[in-house]
Amino acid sequence: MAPHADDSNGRADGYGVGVAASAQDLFLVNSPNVQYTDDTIKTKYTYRTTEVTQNADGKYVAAPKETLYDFKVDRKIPKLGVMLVGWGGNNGTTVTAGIIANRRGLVWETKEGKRAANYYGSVIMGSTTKLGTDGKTGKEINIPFHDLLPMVHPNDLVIGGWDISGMNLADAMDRAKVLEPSLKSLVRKEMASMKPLPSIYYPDFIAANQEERADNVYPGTKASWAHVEQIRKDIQEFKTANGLDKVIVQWTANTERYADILEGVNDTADNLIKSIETGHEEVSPSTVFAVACILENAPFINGSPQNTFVPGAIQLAEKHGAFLGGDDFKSGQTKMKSALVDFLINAGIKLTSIASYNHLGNNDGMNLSSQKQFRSKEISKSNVVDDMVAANTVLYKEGEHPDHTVVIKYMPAVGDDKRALDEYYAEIFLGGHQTISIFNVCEDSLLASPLIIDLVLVAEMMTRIEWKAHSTDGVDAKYSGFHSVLSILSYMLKAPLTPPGTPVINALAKQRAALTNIFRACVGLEPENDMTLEHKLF
Ligand SMILES: NC(=O)c1ccc[n+]([C@@H]2O[C@H](COP(=O)([O-])OP(=O)(O)OC[C@H]3O[C@@H](n4cnc5c(N)ncnc54)[C@H](O)[C@@H]3O)[C@@H](O)[C@H]2O)c1
Ligand SMILES: O=P([O-])([O-])O[C@@H]1[C@@H](O)[C@H](O)[C@@H](O)[C@H](O)[C@@H]1O
Repeated sequence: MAPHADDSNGRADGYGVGVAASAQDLFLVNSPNVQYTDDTIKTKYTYRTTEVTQNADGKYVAAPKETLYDFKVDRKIPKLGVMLVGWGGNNGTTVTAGIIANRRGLVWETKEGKRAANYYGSVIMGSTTKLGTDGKTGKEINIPFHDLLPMVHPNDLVIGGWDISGMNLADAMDRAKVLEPSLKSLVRKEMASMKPLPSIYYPDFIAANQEERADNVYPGTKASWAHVEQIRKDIQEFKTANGLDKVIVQWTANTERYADILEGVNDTADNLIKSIETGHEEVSPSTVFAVACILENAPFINGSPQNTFVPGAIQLAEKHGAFLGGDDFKSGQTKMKSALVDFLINAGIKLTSIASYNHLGNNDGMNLSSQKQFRSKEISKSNVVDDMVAANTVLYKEGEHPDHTVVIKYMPAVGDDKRALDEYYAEIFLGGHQTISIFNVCEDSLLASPLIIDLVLVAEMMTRIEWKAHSTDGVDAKYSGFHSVLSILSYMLKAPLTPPGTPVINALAKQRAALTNIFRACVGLEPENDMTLEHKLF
């Protein structure tokens, strides 16, 4: 740890002006509510909200509410491993090549000239966040999002994983047809040395057209406890072999059909375990992976739309204090939708119809050409507007919502360069209409790969953040982690998983604000509110 100045004015509790900070920190917070030590950042945080009640006349009564929390951040950046389920797929090979290219600072030729490795499309590595305003000039000071908290750098990630296809990562990268040959040639040798572990394959859960690639599978075509134990062993061995402190597992394998939620089968943790032990047909490979990760205390993130996290899986995670995140990377068409619909509805424009077409020609598209797998995707792509519509009772009556259709067509010719065609149709002033038509060529894997990185970095950061209610009576409560379901990951996901009974927020701006302001709270900073009164009241 770099030497640091510690001028905390010798306060007994260590909180105070001018604090110990390490050279790695881009900034330090000068506050009586923030304490830096070599290992932790501790903050006393006042969470300010507005509580609304209704009086006898039915009138809303809004009252400011303050809740005091203590946050503690572990500053020690771990050696982190990422294990991808579906490692040999388009996303898996692309994100692996991307991290190698960034780690080695690669530059390669393209028809438009030289290109250098970057992390564009990653909110953590490619965007900035407002720290505050310059005390003298009033100028906004923005810092790289990655510097808000002591986060892992993606260049340091150790990558591994599983695939039902045994192809090495170099050949799988060729099969994916995502990257320029000039870049592939620079990473080929390293990628060729990478081979996915065998995986569990239950044919009924993914399209039959995937069978031909399933040459790297563990025995058994339905759930078994041996599968759970095998996956746990794989994680343990990966961790030991690479000298890792932690492992995060992410599903970027094919979209599965939905599993039926059945009482006595997957409705509780105990029933789910029993169902796996007895080989129940309704337990999917992704749920088996989730159970193994929960028991191994490896955060598990679902990048696909299926309902991996059946109630029993969530209950098991809560029981073990393990972290889950999902569902379905929000990469192109839906990310645009969650921003555009937020803008239109919050501008008082009455959206009445959304038509979303997808033409894609990659293996994902081939899997989604099967109705049951498409249905999983249709659900995650369709529900993304619900919260924004429900919040605007001026435009929409109870239960009223825009027509919304989602079509996905497998068009092999376009490969990974998915075409997203959208039409937004809205009512405007005095019976007018607005029609917005978008043609969006999304290079699917180049848009999804940075999200895989963001999900890993944020999920890992959350394993180093603890909280407790601030005690005012001297009785010190114990620190604990955030709820097992990491809804803070919502910005990267189409169908955000939230703790049972809590609301789902899909509006992109709100999701980013939640991520930003929770991280700000962990270093004792107020939420960003953009009021800039300092520029209005003078
Ligand atoms: N923009 C995007 O690419 C994007 C956005 C959102 C969601 N997704 C989802 O991410 C997933 C991966 O997308 P992709 O384009 O990489 O697909 P892909 O088909 O190229 O890769 C999926 C990989 O998973 C493997 N696989 C299937 N079942 C498996 C199992 N049980 N265990 C281990 N491996 C298994 C397949 O062999 C394949 O290599 C899909 O479910 C897709 O819907 C992708
Ligand atoms: O671009 P987006 O809507 O976020 O998400 C994509 C879909 O449009 C596409 O149909 C599907 O193949 C990809 O897996 C991804 O889900």
